[in-house]
Amino acid sequence: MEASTSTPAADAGAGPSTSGQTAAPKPTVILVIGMAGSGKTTLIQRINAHLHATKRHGYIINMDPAVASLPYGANIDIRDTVKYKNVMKQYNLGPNGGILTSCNLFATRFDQVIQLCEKPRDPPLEYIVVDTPGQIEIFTWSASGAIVTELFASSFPTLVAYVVDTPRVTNPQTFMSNMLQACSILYKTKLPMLLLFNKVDVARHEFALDWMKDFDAYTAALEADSSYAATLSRSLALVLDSFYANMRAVGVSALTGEGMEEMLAQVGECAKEYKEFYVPELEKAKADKAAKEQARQTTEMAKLQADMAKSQIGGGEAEGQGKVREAGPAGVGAAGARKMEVDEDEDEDEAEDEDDE
Ligand SMILES: Nc1nc2c(ncn2[C@@H]2O[C@H](COP(=O)(O)OP(=O)(O)OP(=O)(O)O)[C@@H](O)[C@H]2O)c(=O)[nH]1
Repeated sequence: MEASTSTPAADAGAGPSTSGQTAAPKPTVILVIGMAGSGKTTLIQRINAHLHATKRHGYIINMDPAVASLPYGANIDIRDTVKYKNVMKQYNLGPNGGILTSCNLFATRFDQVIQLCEKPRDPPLEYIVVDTPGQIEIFTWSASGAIVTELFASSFPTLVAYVVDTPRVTNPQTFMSNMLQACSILYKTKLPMLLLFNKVDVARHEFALDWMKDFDAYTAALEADSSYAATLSRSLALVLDSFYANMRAVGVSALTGEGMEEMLAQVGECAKEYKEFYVPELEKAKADKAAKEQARQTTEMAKLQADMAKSQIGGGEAEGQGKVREAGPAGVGAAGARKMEVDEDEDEDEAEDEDDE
């Protein structure tokens, strides 16, 4: 299929430049997150191939330091910056500690990654796709994951694509643990989320959509199971009702390429949602931070004045304390003002010399 180069996702990030001209649309960042083996890396390979085939411009970043080989050519690869095995040896860490520390080390340089992503290109990038470590918690519940997510989200329209291994979640309890994971990531990042039910070539995903829409359908699937875990899953399904309500979900197959266009259309919708909801939140957070800083400065100043009043320094003008004056007349710099002072002093000296004579 031939696709136009302007997509909803790309348009969502467009904005006026400081020069008044319309700036190039910003690419949409897709953070691909999912449990180990859900098919993240294979899916990114498929997305990459699909973008090439449809003449869209993508940029791929690998954030998994422990992956042995990649089936796609990454534009930025964490393994070029941090050698995970060396980190393990150097800090005497196990595999997970090694991955976590490597991600943390990489996060300290992430401003450089953002700069590379922001570099103007012709034609401009439309998508930045980010592969994350297989151990989901290493990215989602670590300092580095938070830094990377926030840096992306404050620079580009960003969404989380949560990959689900569809054949594995046909078990209602496994489904529940996946949904809880996705839900916690949604509330932590507050970014738009897209559920990608992968491997639909093996098991169709419609049952999962049913479970999300219909509580009775989900409880019916659990009916035969009277274990404590099943009872818990039933109760949790009620709690997740509001999570399911506005969730976007697409069935895809990294193997056959099914669902790629629908996925990109939903990515576009997520980018719009980012603009509509996340950007105002971001602006509000910035304004709150500035207001807090202003309040802190005011309190500090009041405290300083109170301390000075207590020690009777602030009552009148202290010796050597004068009014704050602007240096020199307009157009005369500090050096000029200094020169004027020197000249005046010289004049005074000359007058004194004359008096002496
Ligand atoms: N049938 C089928 N197999 C798939 C699909 N996507 C991935 N796989 C297989 O699932 C296995 C895991 O895929 P990966 O892409 O390595 O999964 P991952 O989530 O990146 O794995 P980690 O990095 O270990 O978390 C591989 O054997 C893939 O070939 C799919 O759409 N259909």
